[in-house]
Amino acid sequence: MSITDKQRLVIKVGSALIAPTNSGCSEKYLKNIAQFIHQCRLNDQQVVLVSSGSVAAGRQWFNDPAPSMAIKKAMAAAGQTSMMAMWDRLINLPVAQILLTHADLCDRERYVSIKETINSLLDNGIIPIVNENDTVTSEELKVGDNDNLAAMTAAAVNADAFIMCTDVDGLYDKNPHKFSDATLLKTIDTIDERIYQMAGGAISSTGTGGMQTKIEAAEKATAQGIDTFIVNGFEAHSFHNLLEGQNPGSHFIGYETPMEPSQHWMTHTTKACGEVVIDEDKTGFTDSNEVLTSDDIIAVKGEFSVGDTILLTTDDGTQVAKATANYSSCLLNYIKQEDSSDSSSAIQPQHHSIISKKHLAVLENA
Ligand SMILES: Nc1ncnc2c1ncn2[C@@H]1O[C@H](COP(=O)(O)OP(=O)(O)O)[C@@H](O)[C@H]1O
Ligand SMILES: N[C@@H](CCC(=O)OP(=O)(O)O)C(=O)O
Repeated sequence: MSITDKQRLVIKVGSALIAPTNSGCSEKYLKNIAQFIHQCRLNDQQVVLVSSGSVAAGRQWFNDPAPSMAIKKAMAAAGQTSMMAMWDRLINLPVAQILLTHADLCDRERYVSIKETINSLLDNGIIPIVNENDTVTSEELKVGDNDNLAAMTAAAVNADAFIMCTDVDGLYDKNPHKFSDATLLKTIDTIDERIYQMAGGAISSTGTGGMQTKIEAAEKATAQGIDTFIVNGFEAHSFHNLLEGQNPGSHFIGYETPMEPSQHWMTHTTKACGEVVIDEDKTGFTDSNEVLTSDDIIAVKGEFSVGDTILLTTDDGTQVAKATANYSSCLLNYIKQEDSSDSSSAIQPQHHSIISKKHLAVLENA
């Protein structure tokens, strides 16, 4: 399976390629990637770039060997502009900056807006350059690593191929930086526990997540039918091989029957803010016209608002589905405590569905 016949590509570039010395922004490896992007555009392919490296690029201006989270945010703010300036100069095509948080991607309205903006940029020959908005994110609001952020972006824009450029040739059966006998896996058609066990974390101080987050990202992208590659961004031949239709690293084959996009968004992008434990006898509601009402609730856990994603579970902990809440946790708790015969409340979800079925995602372990 080659990338040459793919219309829309998402390319993710890791920090080590932007800052090979751990600090500042270097064009050394970015030149090859910029040329590759340029060539893809000449071949009439559309490209979205997801670039890490703002923290590493900004580190040069801070005399701080062990930066706190607050200082890292400041590094990201300072480094983002020099990283963007570098791409702007090297790609030599119009570029646009898109900074996202997980909260943006989890909100359906903002998600659709992000999709539309990226589509408009691509339609006008502009290269969107995406990064996490590290300066404004907190633990709860961030994706935390650009591999998963890039996979969510690839799903949002319906990419045909997703390429993660990193500092090793691809996924090995064990970390090649620790084991000299590690073997490269060229093609992966199923991502299972065995694959996750091979993947370790990052060793370098610039990288986030290591292979672990790359496998998570590959799982997300392939579930939407997107062919995914991990390639060595240090090597010019990786990009020559890709342009010749070859696989220079590891290729994760996209699902033949991809998930429907809105179900994919609910499953792989949104984060559940709370949990509603429902009656075991009601789990069949997912494939029927039946609605879930407050009578079916056993417990409400966590705090959520109308429109937030919630997890539906049964008493034994089985995850049934992810869905959009039609009522807040506060109201559901209140209703649950009230005698169901007491109809004093103006809004009573006894007869109305407590969740919206529009973006409902049935979970596999149900
Ligand atoms: N099984 C494995 N195969 C390849 N690399 C691995 C594996 N397990 C852990 N790694 C580590 O993952 C690193 C790449 O991830 P990371 O440092 O986060 O890069 P990036 O900045 O490109 O996201 C490699 O340098 C390697 O140390
Ligand atoms: N958003 C951060 C990068 C986070 C990240 O995932 O880094 P990496 O593992 O190098 O892709 C930054 O711009 O520094």
